[in-house]
Amino acid sequence: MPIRYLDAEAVRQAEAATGDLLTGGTLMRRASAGVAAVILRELRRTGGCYGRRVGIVVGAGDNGGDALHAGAVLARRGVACTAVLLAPEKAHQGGLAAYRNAGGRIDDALPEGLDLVIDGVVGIGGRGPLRQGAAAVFARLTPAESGGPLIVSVDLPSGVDADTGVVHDPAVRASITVTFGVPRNAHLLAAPACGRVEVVDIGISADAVTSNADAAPRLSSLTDAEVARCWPVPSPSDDKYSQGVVGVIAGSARYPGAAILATGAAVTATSGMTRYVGTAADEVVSHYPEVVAARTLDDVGRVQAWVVGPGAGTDDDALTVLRALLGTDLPVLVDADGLTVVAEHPELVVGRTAPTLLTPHAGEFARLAGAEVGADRLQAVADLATRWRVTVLLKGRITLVADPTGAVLGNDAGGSWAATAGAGDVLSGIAGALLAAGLPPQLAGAAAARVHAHAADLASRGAPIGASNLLGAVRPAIRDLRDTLSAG
Ligand SMILES: NC(=O)C1=CN([C@@H]2O[C@H](COP(=O)(O)OP(=O)(O)OC[C@H]3O[C@@H](n4cnc5c(N)ncnc54)[C@H](O)[C@@H]3O)[C@@H](O)[C@H]2O)[C@@H](O)CC1
Ligand SMILES: Nc1ncnc2c1ncn2[C@@H]1O[C@H](COP(=O)(O)OP(=O)(O)O)[C@@H](O)[C@H]1O
Ligand SMILES: [K+]
Repeated sequence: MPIRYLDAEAVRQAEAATGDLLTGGTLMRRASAGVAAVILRELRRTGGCYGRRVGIVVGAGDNGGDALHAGAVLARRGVACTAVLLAPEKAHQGGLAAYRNAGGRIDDALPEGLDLVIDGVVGIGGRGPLRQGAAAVFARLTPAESGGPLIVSVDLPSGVDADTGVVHDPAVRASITVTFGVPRNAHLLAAPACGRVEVVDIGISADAVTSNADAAPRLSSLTDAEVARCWPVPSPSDDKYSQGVVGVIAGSARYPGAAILATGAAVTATSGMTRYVGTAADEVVSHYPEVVAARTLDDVGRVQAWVVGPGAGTDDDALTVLRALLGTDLPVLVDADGLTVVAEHPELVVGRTAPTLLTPHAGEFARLAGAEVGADRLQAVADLATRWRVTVLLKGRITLVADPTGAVLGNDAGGSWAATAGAGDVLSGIAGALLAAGLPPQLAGAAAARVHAHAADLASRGAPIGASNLLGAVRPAIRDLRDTLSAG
């Protein structure tokens, strides 16, 4: 099963469905015990618990209650805790009593030399940026990467919107985020602000969420094993045609790079056959002799899916080619220049019944949708996919792939070295090869994004890369993912 993420409203439904567990305070006890357990593990890993110094920043709601209860557990273990109450009169009463009874200190400011700070300012009830009091406390801390305390956020880094993942300014930047039962949208959409996300079981389930399922975009992500399992593998009876032939229309004699990258990625991503059509045929074949190349659509053999657009131009010829391909009942992936043409002629794709995957970056998305992506990327991509009834993959650090029903698969690249010219051409080649192998467009896009991101990571190892380095690491990236199957 893909990992499901919930918005705040759905989290509250899932909590309410537990009845007495919520009203009797059991959920909060479990949640705070989970926060304390993660922190104790972290302190032990870095030298032990006794006498270590922990600061707690406490807001006005239940998020602050979680933090105070967790502080009580830590104080009982001999951790020296100091809490700052941002709104003393509204601080969670039960949490405060437990914390005081355990010997926890309260002060107006955090002391120097802390090992760790708990961010209990706001959770799913938070709106907008950190308010002044909280902002001032966090502004005084040395960042963890410069030797300052580790920051552990309760449920969410405060100042990050639970539903949209918008990172307001200012917001907390967490080293670790401990959440409860089911991850929230922000844990994927704002992954870089959350640090490592630990999900603590408190006895709630996403299955309890029923209403608003159609109103809000539904966000999930694939596990590595799911990506590995869907990757096409030739069977004993397969031949070069039976696995699905992908056709690539990209680049030009003058600009052959996009053609070489997209075609090379298609060659690398799956077994079988890759065809190329266009004026960069000679350059493509000199890089990849296994590609069967033609100069025009009339001369090309059959394919099971098309990739069209990277560096392919936006003139009348490009329009003619797109019209011809999108008029077939074959799966088609449209990228880059192809998207610019489609933005002028949406009728080419809107409501197309054959599998259709559009892969815009933010600028291309704005051209297609007629408006900027804006802060709520999840809603924006789901809106375009449902409006046009096609699958839309919005690129970036967090890739979002929306299907025509508004369900979205997200992928956090885990790093940003892939933000380099030509990386998108590689992505379209991988995803197109998966379409030709018969994967539905949303799965093809999300699985391609996962392998693409891992390839960037493997190629980079902390240093800049070009798109051809990324392409060179696609094969080891697939191998790593497939290895998780035999390891598990
Ligand atoms: N209800 C329950 O039994 C459970 C709740 N849990 C915790 O409760 C949290 C939700 O608690 P609440 O609904 O009380 O909401 P929060 O504690 O997340 O935030 C609401 C409070 O923060 C204030 N606030 C909102 N935006 C702010 C901002 N930008 N700056 C400063 N203050 C701001 C509000 O005025 C309100 O007082 C979850 O995130 C989780 O940590 C967990 O203990 C699990 C169980
Ligand atoms: N900040 C980022 N972090 C991680 N990956 C990114 C980031 N920005 C872009 N990418 C990825 O790099 C690729 C860039 O594609 P694109 O913008 O089409 O570039 P090009 O047209 O030069 O190939 C996409 O796969 C995208 O998801
Ligand atoms: K928080």
